[in-house]
Amino acid sequence: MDQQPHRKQLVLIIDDQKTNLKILGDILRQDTDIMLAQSAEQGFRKAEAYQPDLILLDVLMPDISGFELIKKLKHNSQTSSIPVIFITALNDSSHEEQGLRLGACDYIYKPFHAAIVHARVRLHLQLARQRKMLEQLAHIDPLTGIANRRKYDQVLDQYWRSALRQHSTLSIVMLDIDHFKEYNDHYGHAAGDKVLHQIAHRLKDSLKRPNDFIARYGGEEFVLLLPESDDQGSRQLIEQCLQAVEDLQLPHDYSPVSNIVTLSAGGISCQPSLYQEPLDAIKQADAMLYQAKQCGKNRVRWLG
Ligand SMILES: Nc1nc2c(ncn2[C@@H]2O[C@H](COP(=O)(O)OP(=O)(O)OP(=O)(O)O)[C@@H](O)[C@H]2O)c(=O)[nH]1
Repeated sequence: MDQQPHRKQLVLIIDDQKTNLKILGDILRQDTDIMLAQSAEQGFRKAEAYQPDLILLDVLMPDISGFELIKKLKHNSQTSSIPVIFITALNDSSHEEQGLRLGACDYIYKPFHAAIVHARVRLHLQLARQRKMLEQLAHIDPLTGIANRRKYDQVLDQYWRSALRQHSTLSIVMLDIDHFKEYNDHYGHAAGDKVLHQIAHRLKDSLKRPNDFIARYGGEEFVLLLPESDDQGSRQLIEQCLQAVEDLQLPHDYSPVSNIVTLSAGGISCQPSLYQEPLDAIKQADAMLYQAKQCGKNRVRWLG
């Protein structure tokens, strides 16, 4: 979850008139971080790169109009959810209707009235913050605090497409706690929940790169996505993950494979192609996990 709820939010102001940029910047600077763009083109690039919390967008600009730019922003997955307020001198209800239909959340009219600019911007920033918090909550597994299956589906799609574009590898790993039913049966469900939480965090802390991703796949199963990681590197990392969980030394006197809680893992490194679905790769990783379980558990099985 976002651990910095009190950071200043970022507002991108896109207007071809320097004076407007200055006036709006001066009005808002005290409460927010400000980024300026003097053309639609530059504004679009900055929106994509910096993901501001709110965009103030002039309707009339010489290169591309604000109406055209908002269409572009709403069609781009990186920028589609950023709220946009139009800035306009056109005090005409048909324009306002058009802007709102294209996805703007509000209008601010020129000449600027500082108190109104403040109030509208504050309101939409507050809504943006609440929406982000809700989105984050919807993507977190409540028991372990790591990403849930829904988030995993999104990230898999994103990493798969990125690997396709860049012709790079993606490793997919499924991990499952060994004899967890016996654990629950003997130590109780609440103790089982605690183990799930500890393992989730130990695995998360064992990941090395910022884009390495972990989610609770369901029940006592976890999934890892490791972009740009080859067979050898991924497999090594997974061995380290299993070791890190063993190092927790969680007693499991009812496991036939060890006297502490252990994991089995199955994985593959693949280079996504147009002829392969992500689901095929998941099935292969799952088959590897099945093999690891069949071969005695507490081990890694890797395809290839
Ligand atoms: N405490 C707790 N247990 C869960 C949760 N989700 C699933 N489980 C338990 O995980 C256990 C999974 O049992 P099985 O699928 O038989 O797997 P296993 O006993 O680990 O056997 P192997 O995978 O073959 O080693 C069941 O007892 C589930 O109730 C949860 O959120 N909390």
